[in-house]
Amino acid sequence: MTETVDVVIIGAGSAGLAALSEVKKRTQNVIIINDGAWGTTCARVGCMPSKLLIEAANAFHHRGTFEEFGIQGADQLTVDRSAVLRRVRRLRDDFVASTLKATDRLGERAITGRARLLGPNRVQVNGREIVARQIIIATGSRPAVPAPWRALGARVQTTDTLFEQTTLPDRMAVVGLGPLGVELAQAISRLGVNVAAFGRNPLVAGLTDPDVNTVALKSLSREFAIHLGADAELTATANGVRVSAGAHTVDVDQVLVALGRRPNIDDLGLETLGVALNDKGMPKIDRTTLQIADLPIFLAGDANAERPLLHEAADDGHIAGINVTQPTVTCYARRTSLAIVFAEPGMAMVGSSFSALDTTSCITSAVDFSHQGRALAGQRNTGLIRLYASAQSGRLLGAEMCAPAAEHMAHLLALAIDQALTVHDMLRMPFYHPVLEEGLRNALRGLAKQLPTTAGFDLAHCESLHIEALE
Ligand SMILES: Cc1cc2nc3c(=O)[nH]c(=O)nc-3n(C[C@H](O)[C@H](O)[C@H](O)COP(=O)(O)OP(=O)(O)OC[C@H]3O[C@@H](n4cnc5c(N)ncnc54)[C@H](O)[C@@H]3O)c2cc1C
Ligand SMILES: NC(=O)c1ccc[n+]([C@@H]2O[C@H](COP(=O)([O-])OP(=O)(O)OC[C@H]3O[C@@H](n4cnc5c(N)ncnc54)[C@H](O)[C@@H]3O)[C@@H](O)[C@H]2O)c1
Repeated sequence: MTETVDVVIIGAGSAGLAALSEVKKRTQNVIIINDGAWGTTCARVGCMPSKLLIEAANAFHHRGTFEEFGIQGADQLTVDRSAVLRRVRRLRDDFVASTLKATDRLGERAITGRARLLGPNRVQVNGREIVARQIIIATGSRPAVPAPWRALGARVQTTDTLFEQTTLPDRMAVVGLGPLGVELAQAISRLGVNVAAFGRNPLVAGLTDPDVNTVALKSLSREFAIHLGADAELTATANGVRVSAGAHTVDVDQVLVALGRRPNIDDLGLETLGVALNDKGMPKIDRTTLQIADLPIFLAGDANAERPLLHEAADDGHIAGINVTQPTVTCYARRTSLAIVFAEPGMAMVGSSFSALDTTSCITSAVDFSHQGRALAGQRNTGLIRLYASAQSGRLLGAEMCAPAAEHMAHLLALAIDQALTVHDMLRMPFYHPVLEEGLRNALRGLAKQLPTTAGFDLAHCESLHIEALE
């Protein structure tokens, strides 16, 4: 006999768990199905283990600044890569355990198995059929690995396997220099691995502003070799892998493949829904509701490939979770776009990217951190922030950066853009001294100079003193 439930959630990642939290406020008649290990991509193999590795790598790398500060003996320091990975897994396990609490009391309502749709209200799992009034698909994404590369076995790593290794080899290639490739290439290089990185695109880390990209590349290539502009090819050697791209060939022990992630929508039965699918098998969704057409089905998180980031996946889950339990579907405004790459200097994109700007109606300004007072004090004086604003309204539109404290600058700018602040509004705010944000203020002043003076009393038009020690 087939059972009927109010809601089936397919996928127990960040989106699925956020959806579950909303659904449970309104009905307990819910089933959540997860294929493979529970614990979410973020906590198990994504955001959290990668940041644990990066923190260790940065701590070791900073020994290079000690002598300049007057601290001796840094050349005696060594890193134990096995110990680094053991700590990554120990803390990772705690993060995973914290996510399991969300489902551990569900009993039979939490099913381990691969779900497949049989139609708009029908789900099959482990040979059992469930009829659902509403369905949320939150199946996430997986690393893209070209089929022939899989034959290279453990010589080819992805983020699904990297953190499980007992140690890191001495020579690694990183193929793909999006956010993930950049973060991990720098981290493993800082842990003493000889890294060669390969990217197809001349722009790295998801950046679209060529000036910021130039600064990022200059900074990263001081630490490891970067080869851009050609697709990498891999062939097995006696002890490892040969990576060839254009004129460059490198022999390494292992390759970390970071070519992007594919949404887990294949083999899901989306063709049974009777809606058009694009050439990637993806149905059209409304990003403000997450609904597929007018069906009782919602597609949330990385699975919809819209903005594959943790905070967006969680928002998607909340929206879908609320919408499946209400009589009518509600549209939700989405947040200002924000993406951060945890390299040093940090890289970030906020609001409109450079590539999406209408250059005929916007003004731009930049600040270089080479001589910024506080950055110099901390030996962090590398970086560039580029700001974009509307020439007509003076509203801040977006920013891209490769700069010290980028993760914090980016949040500040995201708050400003979200609140529709103008450049003058921002320059009315206090800036303490000496802080890195004084650099940001100089970029805002550069925009203010290009805008008409505002009426009334304010300090928005005060200019830089051009004295390093004072700003
Ligand atoms: C190395 C790395 C670092 C990252 N760093 C950051 C970061 O710093 N900041 C940030 O914002 N984002 C980061 N991300 C992205 C972020 O982790 C993802 O956007 C987020 O985890 C997606 O959550 P989700 O719920 O959509 O998918 P997931 O957490 O992947 O959950 C999907 C679940 O569905 C299951 N599933 C799949 N198919 C089926 C099926 N047919 N039936 C049942 N279950 C199924 C999967 O097994 C999985 O458990 C990173 C990602 C990676 C890989
Ligand atoms: N800090 C963060 O917020 C963070 C960190 C990591 C990942 N993520 C998320 O995870 C997702 C996946 O990240 P990603 O960096 O793996 O994917 P991505 O799609 O952003 O980047 C993949 C890169 O690989 C390159 N590439 C593709 N095929 C290639 C080939 N054959 N040879 C050389 N280069 C090739 C592409 O040009 C691209 O630059 C991103 O969409 C991002 O949102 C976020």
